[in-house]
Amino acid sequence: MSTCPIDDRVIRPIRFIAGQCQMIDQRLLPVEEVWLTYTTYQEVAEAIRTMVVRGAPAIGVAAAIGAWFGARDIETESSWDFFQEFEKVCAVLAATRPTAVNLFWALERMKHFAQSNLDRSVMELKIGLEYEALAITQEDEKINRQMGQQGESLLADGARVLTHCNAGALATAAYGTALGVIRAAVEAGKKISVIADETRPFLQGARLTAWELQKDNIPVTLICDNMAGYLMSQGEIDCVIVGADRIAANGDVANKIGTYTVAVLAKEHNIPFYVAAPVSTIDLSLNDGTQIPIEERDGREITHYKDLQLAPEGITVRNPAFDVTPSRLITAIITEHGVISGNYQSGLEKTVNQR
Ligand SMILES: CSC[C@@H](O)[C@@H](O)C(=O)COP(=O)(O)O
Repeated sequence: MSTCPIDDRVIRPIRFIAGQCQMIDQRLLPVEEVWLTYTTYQEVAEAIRTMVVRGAPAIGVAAAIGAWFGARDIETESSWDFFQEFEKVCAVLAATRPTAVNLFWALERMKHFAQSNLDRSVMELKIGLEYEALAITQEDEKINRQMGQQGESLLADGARVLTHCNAGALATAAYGTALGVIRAAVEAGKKISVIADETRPFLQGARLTAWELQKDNIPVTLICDNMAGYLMSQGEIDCVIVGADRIAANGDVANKIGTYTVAVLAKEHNIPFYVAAPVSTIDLSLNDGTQIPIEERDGREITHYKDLQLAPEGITVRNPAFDVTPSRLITAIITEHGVISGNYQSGLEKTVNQR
């Protein structure tokens, strides 16, 4: 791993060029903008696990690139042996984070390509996998722009929009999901202002959403997570829009911890609650949100901020990184293929099968 100079004109957190992958270290934003260079699948797995790269679509993109690094380094002449080794590479990448289904979706797509082309030479498989990883990266930006077009009409001119965590360019290849819808509304000429929850404990709202919206000159006001209810009660929030890490077949949505609280508050105040996510986030194999695996992270994220101790030594801590918002609290789910509301089960099935 090494560092390289930054390009701060367009927010694309992952660059896949010349057989290398460069990722902006999201743990250091907004204070430092440091790019790290990766060339092996083990390094990419570590970057996903330690949240150098985070956000559901972005970790799918990173995993696909990591899988290609692994493929590139497999030394065998036999396509079958190659595939056996490639499955082991994908298993290492899959073991990094459990909740965002985009990670598994991207790895399945890479494995599917290899498995359905076992009649080709190992060299051809390696070239094909590089193209597949590149396609996953490029398609993500296109999908987010389509999602923005599908969802922007839900945001009225002058809307004050609350968002939680970071579902922006940094969480994707570019443009973002929830923030992509906001960007599309701004590009359509609307005056939109954003209220960003800071999103304890990893502070994706304070560090990342605030950083990227400020960079794009979209008005943003930062609040602590526990202020959302007060602002809603004062009529200062017109709608909520968030991203998703996994959507079950019945429309239940796993997203960053605290999303469920915001959805309950929005219901109480009759404020529309929207979810923006690509089709790759929909997991029809799970009937409902109770089946979504929820990542528990190190308690140190709560007891400390970097090296600063915030809580008593030895305190018992829970740190679930995601929660599940039941579909009954969701006004609509925005995908690249359209906006779903009402009967999520049939709407999601139709949307997935439209691919
Ligand atoms: C477009 S990203 C949607 C979600 O992935 C995002 O809201 C989120 O929960 C990210 O969690 P993180 O733990 O930062 O990977």
